[in-house]
Amino acid sequence: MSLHLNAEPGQIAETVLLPGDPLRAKHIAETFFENPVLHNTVRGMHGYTGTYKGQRVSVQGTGMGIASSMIYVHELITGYGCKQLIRVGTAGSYQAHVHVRDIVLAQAACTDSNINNVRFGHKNFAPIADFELLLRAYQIARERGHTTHVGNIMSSDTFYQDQFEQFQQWAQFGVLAVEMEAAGLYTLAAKHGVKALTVLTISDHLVTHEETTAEERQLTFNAMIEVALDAALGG
Ligand SMILES: O=P(O)(O)O[C@H]1O[C@H](CO)[C@@H](O)[C@H]1O
Ligand SMILES: O=c1cc[nH]c(=O)[nH]1
Repeated sequence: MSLHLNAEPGQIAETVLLPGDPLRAKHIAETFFENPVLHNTVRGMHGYTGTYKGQRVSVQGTGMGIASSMIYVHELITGYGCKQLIRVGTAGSYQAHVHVRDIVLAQAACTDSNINNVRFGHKNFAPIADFELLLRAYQIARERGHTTHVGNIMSSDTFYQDQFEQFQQWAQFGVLAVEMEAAGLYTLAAKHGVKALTVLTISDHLVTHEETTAEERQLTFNAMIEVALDAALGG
């Protein structure tokens, strides 16, 4: 047990998928896991453990933003010994060639959060993905014919920005998309010597304002989950 997770010791698998939305955790467990068991109910932030192709795996909602998600990542690593943490989330595209429904694998994550300014005394730390997880996810996604981009993303503390156009500077420097958690996940993975990856589906577009239907998003989302599970569990 930890402050925000009421799973029993040993109840959470070493590999954990991390969606922001706790109802997405429920969907993942019910759709992809064999024999899912609900292991967390604190704050309604659902977490489940089951098996996928015979291997133990968990999924835990993290809430939105670096602040919330780092609480769960910290407790999963230090309280339950989790070793592979894969965020599965939605993102807004910064680039005309990165379309809605595409998959983005976050090789690294910039941030406007202050977490690492505080930690490293205003020197920069570059939060990066685990290379082997990234490579496996890329190979699997390409084999399955999913349009997949690998590169830098932005983990922002704010969803609604006062100066919307500021994203263009990040876009000019090649940043592919914006979400709100990866930089915190990659920082804690580095601190504790565990593996992390962020797999994203583009849900909206800051340049072209493209949109998808809920049904389309669900289908593409399921593709992303299977890429994440097979990359983590060697499928
Ligand atoms: O779809 P999830 O995983 O929640 O991720 C994205 O969606 C939320 C914002 O709507 C933020 O958490 C952002 O990172
Ligand atoms: O953080 C996010 C997630 C999806 N789309 C966005 O524009 N931002």
